[in-house]
Amino acid sequence: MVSSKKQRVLIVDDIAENIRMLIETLKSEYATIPATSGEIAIEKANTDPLPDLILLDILMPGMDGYAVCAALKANPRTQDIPVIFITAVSEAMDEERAFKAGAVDYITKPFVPAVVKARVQVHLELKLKNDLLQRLAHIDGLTNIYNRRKFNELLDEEWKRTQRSRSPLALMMIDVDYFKNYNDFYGHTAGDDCLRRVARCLDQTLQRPPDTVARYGGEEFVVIMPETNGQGAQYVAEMLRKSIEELQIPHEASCCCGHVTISIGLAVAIPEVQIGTPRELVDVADRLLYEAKAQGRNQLHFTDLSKN
Ligand SMILES: Nc1nc2c(ncn2[C@@H]2O[C@H](COP(=O)(O)OP(=O)(O)OP(=O)(O)O)[C@@H](O)[C@H]2O)c(=O)[nH]1
Repeated sequence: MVSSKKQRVLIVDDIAENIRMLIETLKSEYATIPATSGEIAIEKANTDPLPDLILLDILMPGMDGYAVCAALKANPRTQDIPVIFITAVSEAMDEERAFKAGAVDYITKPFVPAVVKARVQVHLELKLKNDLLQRLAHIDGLTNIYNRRKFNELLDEEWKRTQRSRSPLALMMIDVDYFKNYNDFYGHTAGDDCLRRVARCLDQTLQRPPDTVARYGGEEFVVIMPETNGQGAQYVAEMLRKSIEELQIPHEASCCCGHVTISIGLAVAIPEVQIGTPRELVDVADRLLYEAKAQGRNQLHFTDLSKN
């Protein structure tokens, strides 16, 4: 999947002829994106999808290459994009400064196309491998959604962001009802299949890009919804519960329904105002999930601390 798309190379140079030559050299194998100034480069580096590599001229009017590189490295979204500096041999190249700024390599002008291509290829192959490692570290192997490690990272990021903006953060703990009975009745392979369907359904039902579902462990899932008030979060939680019911996955061994259902604990709070740590928010949602289970399952239990 990753390799079927052309990798994207952002080429930054204030001289159009240099950009043209680099595009000519690379366009048969890579998607190229031109930028004629440091300011434009920062903008184009932050698009979706992100570039896989940046060729960055050092000497440019306005923001020079070092300043652009520093800005890219300061932004969590763009900090992992490899940067190769481009410099004329006549300009005294400060190699140490280039690597300290975060570059992975540098190329001197005038270009030798075969060398440019070879260096770009090496760094793009490394990038593919790094992306794959990142993916393996963050994606749950069974369900293909984020795993608990990634969830913890996202929760910490969103916690800080919503704390700064003083906006509510909603967190749901979700658990499949009577799932032990499901495994016992239908077998573990069918159980795995059921978890995959539940995960896909939760993921597809969430509409807003920052809303994220992850597998918390076993048959337990977690959803974070930044900048979402109690009413909105309650609406989404109810939609998730219904969407799982509507899958109508038969569950003859369930003690509450003839099909697979979920219970949800939902907590909404403004970080640091009503709740002191991300862990506490998880604990509140977990207690509510426990209540939902105790009171019959296939239901949502909810608290909006941001209203207090
Ligand atoms: N098939 C499959 N089963 C799993 C996986 N992870 C956890 N389970 C099973 O999920 C079941 C969870 O059971 P319990 O924690 O007792 O909860 P429950 O049966 O869902 O009951 P309630 O949560 O109270 O409704 C256990 O039987 C685990 O073995 C998995 O990856 N695949």
